[in-house]
This record gives sequence, structure tokens and C-alpha cells, in this order.
Amino acid sequence: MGQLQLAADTHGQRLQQARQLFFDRGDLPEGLVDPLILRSWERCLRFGLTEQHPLPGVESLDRVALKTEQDRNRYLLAQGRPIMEHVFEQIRESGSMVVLADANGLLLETVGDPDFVDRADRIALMAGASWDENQRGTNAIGTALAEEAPTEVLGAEHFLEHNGFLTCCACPIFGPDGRVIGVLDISGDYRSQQRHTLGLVRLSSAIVEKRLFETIHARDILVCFHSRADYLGSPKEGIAAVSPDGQVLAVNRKGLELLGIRQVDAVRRDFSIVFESNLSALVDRLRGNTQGSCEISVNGKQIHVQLRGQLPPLSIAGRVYDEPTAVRPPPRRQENAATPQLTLDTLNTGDARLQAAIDRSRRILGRDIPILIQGESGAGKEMFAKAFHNSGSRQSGPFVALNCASIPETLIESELFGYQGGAFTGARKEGAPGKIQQAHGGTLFLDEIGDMPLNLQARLLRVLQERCVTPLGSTRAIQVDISLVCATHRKLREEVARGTFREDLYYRLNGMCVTLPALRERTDIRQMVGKLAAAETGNRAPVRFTESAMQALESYSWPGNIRQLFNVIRVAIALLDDGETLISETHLPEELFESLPIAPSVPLGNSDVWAAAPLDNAGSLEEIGRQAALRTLEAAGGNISAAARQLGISRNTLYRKLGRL
Ligand SMILES: Nc1ncnc2c1ncn2[C@@H]1O[C@H](COP(=O)(O)OP(=O)(O)OP(=O)(O)O)[C@@H](O)[C@H]1O
Repeated sequence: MGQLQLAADTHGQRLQQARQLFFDRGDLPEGLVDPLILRSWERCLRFGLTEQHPLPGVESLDRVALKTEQDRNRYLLAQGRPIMEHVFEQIRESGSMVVLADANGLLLETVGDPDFVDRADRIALMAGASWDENQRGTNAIGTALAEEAPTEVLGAEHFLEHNGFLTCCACPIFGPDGRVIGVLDISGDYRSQQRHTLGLVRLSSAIVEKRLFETIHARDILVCFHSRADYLGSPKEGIAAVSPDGQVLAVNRKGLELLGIRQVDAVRRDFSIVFESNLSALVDRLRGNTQGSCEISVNGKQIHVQLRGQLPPLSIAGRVYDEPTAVRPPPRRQENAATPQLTLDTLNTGDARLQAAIDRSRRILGRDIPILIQGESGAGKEMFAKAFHNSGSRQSGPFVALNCASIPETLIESELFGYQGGAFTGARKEGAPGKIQQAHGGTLFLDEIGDMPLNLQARLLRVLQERCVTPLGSTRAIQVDISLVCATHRKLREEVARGTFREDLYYRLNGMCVTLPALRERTDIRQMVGKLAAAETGNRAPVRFTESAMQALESYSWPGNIRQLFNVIRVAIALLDDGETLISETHLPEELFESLPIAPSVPLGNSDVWAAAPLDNAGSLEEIGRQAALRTLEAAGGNISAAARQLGISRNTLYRKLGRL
């Protein structure tokens, strides 16, 4: 008999003794059970559970309800799925499964060995079921959530007898604001317990957290650090997100550990105070050397630092950091073209439908009528909103954008309405104003408004009616004066009919609706090509297009619209040899020449990767590739093999593209 088996037997005997003491005699079996498990058993008794039965009425969600929950947690799933696949590869054929659950213990997705999945199904360890402690008793998922700590629950440590055949390891996943947003778990047969499983789950959760942090702060300067240079880039590195004016916006959990401080000690402080170094000098030292690192001293300790994310332009870097109060920070989002004076006039490149939309919008300038912009993804809705703001009387006020689809539901509320200090775990001591308040005197742009959760729609409606906002945890309403512009790629009327969008809010937002034409419907593609190419080359020598290349660009169906066109032009320019300025068909992707045009409604295929990969944060071809790989993976429902097949690359290459696991 192996040592592990012996240990398991001894552990099993001790547990039986502990259960007898606890359940039969009502004693606390201290010393026989891990204190964390004991705390959980006591909680379960308080919930009214018995060791034989869960509470009556515990039912799993049906497919539709599960889909809704998966949708609400799409952000967590998008980052979690590739990691689950990767973890499963490590434990395949060990009679186990990998589970991703939301912050309430609802199982969102599972991937596992078929034999074990069958057994797991019988105890409802499957997507759609809740494993909250108050329903299933002590279990790694529910208990990790209750304790907010990595948790291992072995065999009879499970409160409910019928779960005693399980061994489970789970680790909570913390969102970028420090709140728990989900939990990753590996469950298997008690007899196949592996010593390293908890470590694997912890590491994997750390990877998901890191990706969430990097995605949320993709538009900020990311200062990555560790006491060991070889840990830079690993899930163990600390990351601080810093605004262009040198204010620390957030520090990830590893970073707080490394610095030995709390979130409230860092957030909203100047970088130079938290890191005892001048950010401007650091940017200059590391500019052009983003793979390199340098050492700084913080609190008497040497740390290695690397910069990633959006570095400010050189001229701005110096100015802003030297005179923090005198200069307005540069815009957080860099538009690709027409940045200097983006107005409704400059958007007009000759297409009649676009011109009609511009004319209609111009008429309501300065009248504070909410405008709803509809159009396919990448058709230029945000650009239009910015141009609308710049053309009206509020142009000197702030333009504040929030994309309701790209941040987790738990964050939308605090991002939008703000919060008072101490409103929730991880909240900053001094609180933070929300986007609504930040837009006071200017324009609030709510992108993908169709993705706003229903409960927040009600709160938003109240703000629009009363022109007041009440931050989370506060009772004080703050007056706001905002002009509202919303955009969506969804058909909001249909969402209203389906009951997923409030009718009263729909009418409130829809003072005037403009629909932007899809790029394939536009007659000014040549002009757009010229404009986007000029934006990409900047001060370098201008590029030209052969007639056949231009015709290919004109006749393609552009499912990803202007974003895709710009992407294609960027890549074409990158493919030119030194000194070469003529773009021909060889510089364009093959799908432009395939006979079947790609309609936007077909499922994502190889060529749609180009369509969907957003350019806004794509600093390099490597990043474009990573985003394309992510999109394909999402479209393939998280199935790594299917996504790799679709891209025509190996699974390993796909993993590498997804972020070098
Ligand atoms: N008229 C334009 N001139 C130059 N670039 C443009 C123009 N319109 C859009 N773009 C560029 O195309 C990309 C997509 O535009 P934008 O983000 O405004 O589209 P969107 O419709 O809001 O997309 P989504 O619905 O996916 O958020 C951006 O990089 C933007 O800078």
C-alpha cells in the first residue's frame, strides 16, 4: 500500500471519529478536523442542513436560465475557459473534472472525464446547479466562497454523506476591484486524490485573475513588478494599473502582497508615493524596451519593474508628470484616425446614408436630447458619439465612455454609479465617483447599452429622470448635468419585446435614433481606405494601393466593418518591405479574394478572426493574433481542439497565442 493510501486511511478514520462526535454527540471535534472545515460544518447546521439531506427544493437551472447566467458571467468565462481546458489537459484520465462557478456558487461550466462526469451528474455536480454551502453543505466551491480562501475538502469532510466519495480543491477568483467574482475547482474521486491539485487550482485561478486585471486595465499603463526578475510575466507578478497622469488606479492581489500594503494605501495615490520612483523617468528608461526591466527600490527592497499596456506619448509623459495639476490628462482611448479635430463634419467622407445620420444629429446639437446610435460592431458608433460631443456646446466638458459589455456585471454598478468609502470589500477608503458623476458637464457614452443588466437599467432610468446619482453605500444624491449618448449593436426593440430591456428606459434613451450604415453598404470605401492608411502611416511616407487591391477592398463584405478594414490596412502596411509604398493584393488577407462573401450572421470562421479582432488595444501583430485566437476560442464554445482546427494551428500553438501558459 502506498504512503498516500495509508495517509488517506488514517485521515478517513480520524474523520469518521470526528463525524460521530459532531453529528451524534454534538461535540466539537477540535484537533481531528481542519478548523476551516469545522467552521463550515457549524455554518451548515445553522443553515438547517442535515448530513443525510440537502434542503428540499434544490433545483438546477434549465438551459435558458443557465445561458442567461453564463451571459452575465461572460467576462469571467472568456478568461476562465482556456484555463479550464489547460488544467483539464493536466489531469485528463485521472477521474476528475474542472469546474468554474460564479460568485454565488452556481456552476457555469464543467469539463471532465466522461466516467466521472456521469457520477458527478448524479449528485448534481453539473452546470446549472448551485454548490453554495447553504444548499450542498461543506464543499470546496461553496466553502472557498464562504472563506474567501483556497480550500480542499476531502471525502467525509463533505457535510452531506452522499458527497463523501469526492475530493475537491477550489480557489476563489478575485476581480480587479478585489471582490470575489467566481471560483475554480477540481473535483474527483476521493481515492484518486493528488497532492498537487490544490497548487494547480491556485495557480490557475491566479492566471485567470491576472487576465481579468489586464483586460480591465488594457487602456492604462501597467507597471509589472516582482522581487525576482524571472517572475516578471508569470502569474506571480505584481501589477499596478496607472493612469496617464501618474495616479495608481489599482494594484492586483500579488502586487499588494509584494508591496506589503492594502488596496486603499495605493489606489488614487501618486505613483511616486507608492513606488518611491518617478514614473516619467521610469517610462523614459524603459521606452522602446518593453521586454526589458529595471530595478527600483521600494520600502528598502529592490524590485524589478517592467512596463506594459498603453504607454503615454513621449511629449505627454514629460509634461503631465512634471506638472500634474496644470495639464489635462490625455484621452485614455486613442482613436485611429481623425483624432485632432474629430467632429461630425470630419466623419463625412461622402456616403449618403452616413451624411443623413450626420445631418439629423447636427440638428439636435446643444438640445440635450438623448441619442441612440445603432449599427453593427465596428461601424464607428463610439467614434460617432465622440464626434457628436466634440461638435456641440459641451465639447470642453468631459466625454466619458463605459462599455457595458466588456466589464463584469459586478463592476458595472460601481463603475457607473460610483461608491462611498467602505461600500464593499476592497472598496477604496475615500470612495470613488462613478462614470455618471465624472461626465458632469459633458457627455456620458454608454456603449452596448443592450447588455446592461436589468436591475441596473432601473437605477439608470431613475438617474435620467431625477438627474441625480446616489453612489453605492451612500444615501446622498448628487445632482448631475449630463448629455447621454448610447449605442448598441442589438436591435433594442426586439430586446424590449423579449423582456431583456426595459421599455420605459428604451423610450428615455431613444430621443433620437441614428443608424450607421455597415461598411459594405457604404459608397465611400476608397476614401475610408485613404483616410485609415494615412492615419496608420502618420508622418512616414504615404502608401498607395494598386487598382486590383483597391477593388478587392471595395468588393469585400467587411463583417467587422471599419475595425476590420483598419486591421487589414495595418497588417498590409506592416508587411511592406523597407522603402516599399505600394500595397498590392499580396499584402491583403486571402479571404478578401474568396468567392463567397462573408455575411455578418454566419458563425465565426477562420476569416472572421480578422473581422472580430478589435484593434483598439492591439499594439502589435502578436496582440492581434492573441485577440483573434481568443475570439475563435469563444466562438468554438471554449473547445481548444475545435478552435485550433479552425485556425489551422496546433493546440500548443493556440495555447501559446492565448498567452503563453
Ligand atoms: N470614420 C472613421 N474614421 C477612422 N476610423 C474610424 C472611423 N470610424 C471608426 N473608426 C475606427 O474603427 C474602430 C471601430 O470604431 P468604433 O469603436 O467607433 O466602432 P463601434 O461601432 O463603436 O464598435 P463596437 O460596437 O464593437 O464597440 C475604431 O478603431 C475607430 O477608431
